[in-house]
Amino acid sequence: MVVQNLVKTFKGDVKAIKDISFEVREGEFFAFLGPNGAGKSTTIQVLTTLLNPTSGSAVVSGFNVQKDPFSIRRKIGVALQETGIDPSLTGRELLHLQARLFGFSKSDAKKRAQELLELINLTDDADRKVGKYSGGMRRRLDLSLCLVHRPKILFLDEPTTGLDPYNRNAIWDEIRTLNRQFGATIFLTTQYLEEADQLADRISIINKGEIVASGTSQQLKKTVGMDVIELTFHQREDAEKAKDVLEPWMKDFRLTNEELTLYVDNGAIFLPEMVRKLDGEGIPPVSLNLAPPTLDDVFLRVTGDHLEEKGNRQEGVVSK
Ligand SMILES: Nc1ncnc2c1ncn2[C@@H]1O[C@H](COP(=O)(O)OP(=O)(O)OP(=O)(O)O)[C@@H](O)[C@H]1O
Repeated sequence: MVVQNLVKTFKGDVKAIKDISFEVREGEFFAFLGPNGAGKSTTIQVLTTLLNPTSGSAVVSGFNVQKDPFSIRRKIGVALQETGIDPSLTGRELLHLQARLFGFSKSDAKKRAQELLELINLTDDADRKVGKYSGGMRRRLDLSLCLVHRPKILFLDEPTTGLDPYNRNAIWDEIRTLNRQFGATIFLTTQYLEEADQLADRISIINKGEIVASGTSQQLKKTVGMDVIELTFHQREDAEKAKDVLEPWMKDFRLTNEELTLYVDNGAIFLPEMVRKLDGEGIPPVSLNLAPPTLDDVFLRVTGDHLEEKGNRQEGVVSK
């Protein structure tokens, strides 16, 4: 997949994608990470030939999205956020129907539906109406529907948004299997840091229509170039006081209720001195952790904002 200087502007001059370029290699697990409205779905819709770009080019599996959309459609599987699934059909019926639409004979369609039901662990519920499925079952079915014709490239638009941790993990397992065992190239969009971190070989972070950072999770975290110290106090007042006391040493901070996160150079060297200072002030922390940077720290550094919302947070860059 090769995307070059892609731009998509909607009516009313809404610039959903502003000149993005990236490549995804065959067999790679690639994640597009970004907050709501960043331009992730728009990018997927262009790559899957559902939307024409305003300018720039995108090539998928060797075919240009505008010149040869039908060749691309035969090669890809797509699970979008909004699907038009008929709730009055059963999971098995939908898979069967999808297989028939892809030209499978009746008996092959039946066989393929059964294989996929087994793959996504839906055999017990295969003959229930989809309208009665839970959110997690529905997402698993969405995933299986895009696999019917054995595509080698999968586009998954926020496949786990809104799911509980159990169902999220189940979907992660399925997607991992498709990538590792079947060698499928995966283009996944997500708002969840952990999802991109756990699954993807490579990540591009998108914000307000622009790619602001790209690389492996490790490479991205290295760009933060600072250590992160996480402190928890008995109460917020203590955390606020600690922030004031430690201000001369830190570069950035984040304060959420009774938790204080500090960004410092050479955390291991600073740590003993910090503990002595806090003790001296009568505000010893309840817990203390020297952590490597997270993708949220990466996002914070490149955009000045957090990717995942946390309530009641106070933060700032210490000006020096
Ligand atoms: N059909 C459309 N017409 C006008 N504006 C649109 C249209 N589709 C998307 N947008 C706008 O383009 C921007 C990017 O939207 P997009 O859906 O691509 O973001 P996203 O990263 O997928 O967000 P989410 O996580 O909420 O799905 C947003 O400002 C959105 O309001």
